Amino acid sequence: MAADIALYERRLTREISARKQAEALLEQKSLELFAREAQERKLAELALRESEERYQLLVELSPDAILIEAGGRFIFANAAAVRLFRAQEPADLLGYRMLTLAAPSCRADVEAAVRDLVQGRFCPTVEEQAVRFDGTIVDVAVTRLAFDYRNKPAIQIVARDISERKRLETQLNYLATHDTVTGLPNRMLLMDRLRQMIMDAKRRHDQFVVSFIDLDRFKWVNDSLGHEAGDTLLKIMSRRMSSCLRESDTVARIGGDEFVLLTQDAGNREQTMQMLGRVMAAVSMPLTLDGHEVAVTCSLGCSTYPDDGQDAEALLKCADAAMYRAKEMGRNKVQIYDMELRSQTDKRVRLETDLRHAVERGELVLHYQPQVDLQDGSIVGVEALLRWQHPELGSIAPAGFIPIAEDSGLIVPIGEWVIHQACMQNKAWQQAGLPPIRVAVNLSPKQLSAPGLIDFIAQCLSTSGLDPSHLELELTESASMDDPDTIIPLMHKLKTLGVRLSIDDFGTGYSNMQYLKNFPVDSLKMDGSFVREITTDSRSLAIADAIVAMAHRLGLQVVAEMAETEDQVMLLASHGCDHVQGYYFSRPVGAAECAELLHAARLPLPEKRRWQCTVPGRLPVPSRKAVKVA
Ligand SMILES: Nc1nc2c(ncn2[C@@H]2O[C@H](COP(=O)(O)O[C@H]3[C@@H](O)[C@H](n4cnc5c(=O)[nH]c(N)nc54)O[C@@H]3COP(=O)(O)O)[C@@H](O)[C@H]2O)c(=O)[nH]1
Repeated sequence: MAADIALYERRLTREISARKQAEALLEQKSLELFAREAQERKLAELALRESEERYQLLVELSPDAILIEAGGRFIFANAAAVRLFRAQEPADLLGYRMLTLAAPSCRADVEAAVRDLVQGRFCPTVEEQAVRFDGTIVDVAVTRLAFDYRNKPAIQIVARDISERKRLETQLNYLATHDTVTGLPNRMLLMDRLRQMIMDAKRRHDQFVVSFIDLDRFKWVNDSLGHEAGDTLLKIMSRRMSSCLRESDTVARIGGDEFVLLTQDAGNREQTMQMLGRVMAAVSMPLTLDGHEVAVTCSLGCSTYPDDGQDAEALLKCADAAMYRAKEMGRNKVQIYDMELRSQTDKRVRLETDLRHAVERGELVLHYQPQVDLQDGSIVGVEALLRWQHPELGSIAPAGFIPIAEDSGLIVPIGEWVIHQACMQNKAWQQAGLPPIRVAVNLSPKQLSAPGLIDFIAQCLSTSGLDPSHLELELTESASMDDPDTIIPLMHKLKTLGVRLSIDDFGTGYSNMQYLKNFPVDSLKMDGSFVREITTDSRSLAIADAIVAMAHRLGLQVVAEMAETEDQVMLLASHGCDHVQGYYFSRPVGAAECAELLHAARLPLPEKRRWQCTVPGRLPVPSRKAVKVA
């Protein structure tokens, strides 16, 4: 029993000691935990304080205005807000309502945005206008966010000053929609207004007039008095036209010397005609430019909505067609779009539609006209001339469809077909054993500005296997001179392909000799108008003579076109012209017939070979008396 008690006491003592140890350990751990918690709390408080300070610093330093509205009043504003509203200090803004500082035109939107936020909806950033303390208006991009601020619902407003961006936008928009010389609306704004007028007129069952105006002697002013005088003239004309119209009407400048007027007609045709008469009279009043008295007239064509067209493009096309008719009638005229013009336009629209399918339907063919060397009658080349075999209208000459192809842009795919076909045909003649010659292809201005021309020609030469020196590209003189800064680099690129280049219709396009010197061309094609008169008009002969002399001095060959008679050919030869093309030798013929001519290799020269060459490369010039050939 005593042993049991002793055992029990020992166990109790052990247990008490263990418990004490446990309690001591627990206390120690509790103390450690408490200390750690206290430390962590301290760190968290520190972090929070730091974060708040950081946030406050960010808000203070933010370049955007930051304001907090609670209970319908601003309770906080940062320094940027003070700057934005042109206040003195943040306190100036406190107490104001968001709505009070919004521009009147934006207040409804601000109210709607606040309602959305209160109902828990997200509000995207919006562009608004705010009123500054000095009463001026500022453009701002505003973001609003609902949050709890010191346990109260609040709205944080971040506003960025976008007035500089808006100013630039307005400036760019003005530049994109106005002509820089006259300040008038340009084509883009005109089309916008025209479409708007159509919508209004449709709704109100109204009509209005579109007038197309072309100044008759603008090119002359530009060429003879210079571009500055040309610009002054345009400014004066735009002011004169505007002064004849009402505020609500539009005068636009859509091209060099092309203006368009949009005027309400209200069914009173007589009034409209009187107004157009006033415009013409105002334009034709004499003016002084650079000390020269100048009188410029205009040709005016007009169309009416809704009779002549339902859309902007149709109305402009009709007015343009009428203007061309006015020009044909002798300038300084008004032409109203009428039934006759309508049937012409319809025909043109039909041709354009058919022309779109002409290549794929195989309706285009090339004819070839020989170019003959005047020394020995050999055929040195042929010019490829396009013909359209229309299924119903029969063969159409280029004059009947090239202008349509030009206007519609179809000239680019059609021209590509011509280049490809001419290369393939020339190579086929060579493979058939015919003497190698060059084939000349006409390039229109639109083709010259189309991207990918160089690559396309290179591809045609490689597909056909034609030596580049057997392809000649004819560029018209006017196209070359219109934009020489673009054309000269293009010509150089074409020359790197190894092809020949010639200037077509030479003598008609006001050549600038400075540019001509820099054109990397091989020959000049003397315009047919000189050739036609060479035997009857000594001035035409003088020009032909000068063209030949100048070309030779520049190391270029001369091809005279449209030579029809023996006398013309003889005279051209005696004046040193190198090659001649024209009905005298052959009309343009199909590929098979041309092969026969090439087979013969030479065409007979005129019998009377009075002009027989005595000096190689330069033929003797006859006396002026020989001009009137019997
Ligand atoms: N961009 C392209 N333009 C082309 C292409 N094919 C032709 N054209 C252009 O059309 C113009 C008219 O061509 P066409 O009706 O074929 O007239 C040519 C000859 O047939 C004609 N000619 C030739 N010899 C005489 C003649 O002795 N008398 C006379 N009255 N007419 C004659 O002259 C035209 C040749 O012109 P040119 O090109 O200036 O050498 C034509 O001018 C081309 O511009 C084409 O594929 N693409």
